[in-house]
Amino acid sequence: MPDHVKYMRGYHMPPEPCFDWVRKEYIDAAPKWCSVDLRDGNQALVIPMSLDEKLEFFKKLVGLGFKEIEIGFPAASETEFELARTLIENDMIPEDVTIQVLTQAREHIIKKTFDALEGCTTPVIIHVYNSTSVAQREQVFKKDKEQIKRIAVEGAKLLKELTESAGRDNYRFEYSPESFTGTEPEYALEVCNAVLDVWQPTPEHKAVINLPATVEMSSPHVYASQVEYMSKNLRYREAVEVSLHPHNDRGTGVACAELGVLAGADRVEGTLFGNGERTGNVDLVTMAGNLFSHGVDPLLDFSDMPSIVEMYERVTRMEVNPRSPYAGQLVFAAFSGSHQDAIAKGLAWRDEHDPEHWTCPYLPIDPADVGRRYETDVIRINSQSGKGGIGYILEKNYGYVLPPKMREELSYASKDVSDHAHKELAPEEVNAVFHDTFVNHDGRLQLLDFHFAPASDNASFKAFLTVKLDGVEQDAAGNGNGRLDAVCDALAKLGVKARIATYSEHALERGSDSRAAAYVGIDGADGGIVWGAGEHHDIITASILGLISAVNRAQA
Ligand SMILES: CC(=O)SCCNC(=O)CCNC(=O)[C@H](O)C(C)(C)COP(=O)(O)OP(=O)(O)OC[C@H]1O[C@@H](n2cnc3c(N)ncnc32)[C@H](O)[C@@H]1OP(=O)(O)O
Ligand SMILES: CC(C)C(=O)C(=O)O
Ligand SMILES: [Mg+2]
Repeated sequence: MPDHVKYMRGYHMPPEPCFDWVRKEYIDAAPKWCSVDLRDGNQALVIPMSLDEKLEFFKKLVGLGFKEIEIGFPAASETEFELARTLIENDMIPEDVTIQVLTQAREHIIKKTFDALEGCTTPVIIHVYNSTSVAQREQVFKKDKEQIKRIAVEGAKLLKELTESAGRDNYRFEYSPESFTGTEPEYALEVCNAVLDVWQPTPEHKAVINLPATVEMSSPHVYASQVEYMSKNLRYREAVEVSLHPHNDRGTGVACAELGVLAGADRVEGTLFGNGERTGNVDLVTMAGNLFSHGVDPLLDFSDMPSIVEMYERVTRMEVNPRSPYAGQLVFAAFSGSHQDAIAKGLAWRDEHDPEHWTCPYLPIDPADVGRRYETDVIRINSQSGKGGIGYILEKNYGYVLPPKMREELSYASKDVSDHAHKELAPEEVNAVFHDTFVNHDGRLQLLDFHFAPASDNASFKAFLTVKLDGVEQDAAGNGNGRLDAVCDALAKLGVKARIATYSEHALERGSDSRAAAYVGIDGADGGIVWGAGEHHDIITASILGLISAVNRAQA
């Protein structure tokens, strides 16, 4: 019997059709975000974060703009408890930031949680949970539906009593029917409504009902329907924030969160880069980036992604995947020729036609908006690259504006180097290939000296050259309409034939001491063009050196 037959779909559809979310095309405003990095993310680490690491992470989250941060499970360990105490005793919680703490619905755990919060004057969400799924009821708790509901209700009552007896109006409550995605929606609704009946939330003092995909068990549209059902049928709806807490077991955590928001959720709990149990929690960097890329303010600041990645990797000892949306090392990189060509043209088109908007092919957002650099992060060169990319790299890094046909030839030369060395070429290596192949190229002919004089008609030039040809120093003179024509004529007197097919030049830097580059194409024996480039402070010298490079390459 094949192995797959032991698996079954373990989710439950709502008892009524809940597909209104299908008609909503996009999310038009950011949900409330709650970071659970310091709790759900932390509980999934091989080595949970130390107090100092958690404090650094907390400060970073505040800096990124998170207004709700689950700081931990204070009853779990001394470090978790100490984090709450340190933040509270050192007044480290900004007034507009709500800390959240997680507790099981067990008396001693709840009491310990309240101890951890002693003296906190800033807003707090106390988050209580118990499992409600069929599997957990049967296998773990061995309790029926009523008994499981009682755990939730007793926990909710204790939260309310302890809060009231301590006179804490800065505390709000959150309830999670843990393993919601394996729970019959109508039963999850019954439990949540029973908890809300205890708390009696008001629009001024809202409760949070969090709907965790503790284990992601279905395609995202099923989760969206479950969320819509809850959102439509919860009591006190005006006084409830419906929150999502997707995990990523099927790799669709972000899709669940996005469809869940379309289905009526107000809030999303998740982590940076999707750290969390097993395959992780929903990745808030991706979800916020997706909003941003649609022109919606995500209300989170990811403008310095490299520093966020650096901190995250250091304190969690996890790695951000190079393909992680908006953040990975390679997510803006284009190696392949046609992509590079389109990006280079798209960027130029934007500069000229519509600098206000971002429509560049292949780049869903402007890499600069997340602190990435075009010069190093976007166009990258290997054996898959083409002339557009090569041209871009040389222009942006070194100022060379090669004629298109010359770019093409350089791209084949670079491809070859990359292919044989089996590696990426850094911009300086591309520059080296350019110089080795085309610039001031040695060969049979070497320029030793030159000067020009006007011809007798005053409309053309006379060139006087001293060159070394095959190791022998020789002088030659020639006439031409332009200086380079006159040089060609002089070379012809020495038996070196060169007919200029194309020529361009430009300054490489501004200022009086600037260098210039000249690109010279001469007719090749096979009917094609042979290219050479010259580089010198003096533009005429650069041009002659370019011509001599081309001649040497043609005769090599
Ligand atoms: C999906 C999630 O991420 S949920 C959060 C998970 N995170 C964590 O568990 C990390 C922190 N947890 C811990 O450090 C520990 O579990 C503690 C300190 C909270 C509790 O420790 P212990 O009491 O030793 O162990 P444990 O958590 O295994 O307790 C299991 C018991 O609590 C019950 N229980 C578990 N969760 C809950 C809950 N949410 N509400 C009520 N009872 C619960 C179990 O049924 C079991 O009962 P039993 O003793 O009658 O068999
Ligand atoms: C505690 C709950 C919300 C949780 O982390 C989960 O169900 O994944
Ligand atoms: Mg979780």
